Amino acid sequence: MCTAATYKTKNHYFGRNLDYDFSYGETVTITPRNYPFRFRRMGEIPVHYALIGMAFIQQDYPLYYDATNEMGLSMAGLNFPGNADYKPEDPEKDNITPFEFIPWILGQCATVDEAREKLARLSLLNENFTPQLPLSPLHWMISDRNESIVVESVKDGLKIYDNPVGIMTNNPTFDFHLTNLVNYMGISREDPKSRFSDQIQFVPYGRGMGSIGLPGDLSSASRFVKAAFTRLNSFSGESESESISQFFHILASVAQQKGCCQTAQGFEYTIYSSCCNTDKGIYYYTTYENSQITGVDMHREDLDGRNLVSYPLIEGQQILMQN
Ligand SMILES: C[C@H](CCC(=O)NCCS(=O)(=O)O)[C@H]1CC[C@H]2[C@@H]3CC[C@@H]4C[C@H](O)CC[C@]4(C)[C@H]3C[C@H](O)[C@]12C
Repeated sequence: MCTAATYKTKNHYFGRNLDYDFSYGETVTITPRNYPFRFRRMGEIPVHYALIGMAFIQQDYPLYYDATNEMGLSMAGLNFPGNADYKPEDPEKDNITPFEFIPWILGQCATVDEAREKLARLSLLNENFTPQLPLSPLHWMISDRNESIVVESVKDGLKIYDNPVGIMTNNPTFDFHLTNLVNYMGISREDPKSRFSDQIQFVPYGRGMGSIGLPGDLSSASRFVKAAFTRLNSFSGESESESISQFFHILASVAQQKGCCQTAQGFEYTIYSSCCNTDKGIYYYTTYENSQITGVDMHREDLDGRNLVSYPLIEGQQILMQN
């Protein structure tokens, strides 16, 4: 399970929880402008926007899970098993494999509108990275500082949804989550006003009762609702510290603690949480065992370089002893 989110104060922020039962050994990865992006069917793009994000590097290729480019356009891939359907080569379309999708869009587009133009010609090609690394069933959120969309390649073709909520999780398809949200329209940040019946008087006995009914379970549908409520009601100062604190609290509202969700291989847990200041190109993260926020600033690297820059995650608690 995963959850992605956007947030805006003075700056714009984009990030996600990566929930899974094992880690591939991903690192914070910067792709500079002159690293040649080679596409399976679309040739080479020798010069492009620089990217920062979380990636698993294989054969000197950045397999991005989520990333932001130097123009502030961001994208995250989330699990979409059973619904993701990738296509054979289509001679009429730009054929891009799912693992090339983030480089293709973020390498060339500055805004969601520009991404929409690319998407109109796009087909997600059913071709593995290697036999050992087959395609993952994913769907994606793409955001700039003004809007978000969701891209789903399903049996029926490529679907693009506007995402007015700024949140994304996993299955089922995105339209379900928007409809499901309506079931929770009675929930409020304010004290509830009883509409139960005019024959009985109710007085709230404590705070937070306006949000009774907000789901707290770990399912994808419930995480969508919980994160949407938290994000849409979020209130914070404009400073970097207040903004990223609030962002990590939004993600924490749907984080997964080891032990609560069993899988075939172990337990699903929040491997990392990320928050990118998309205006400044700073990628912040925490890991399951490192609650200290660590940051990597793309502009401190040579963005005109040719080689990937990779920062291994700092894991394990960084405890500040006060005495
Ligand atoms: C597992 C993660 C999704 C977590 C999630 O949503 N868990 C919910 C489970 S559930 O839905 O609740 O059951 C996803 C998110 C991004 C993915 C990588 C994207 C690049 C690359 C693409 C290649 O093609 C295959 C390997 C590759 C490294 C991918 C591995 C893996 O697939 C990653 C990490």
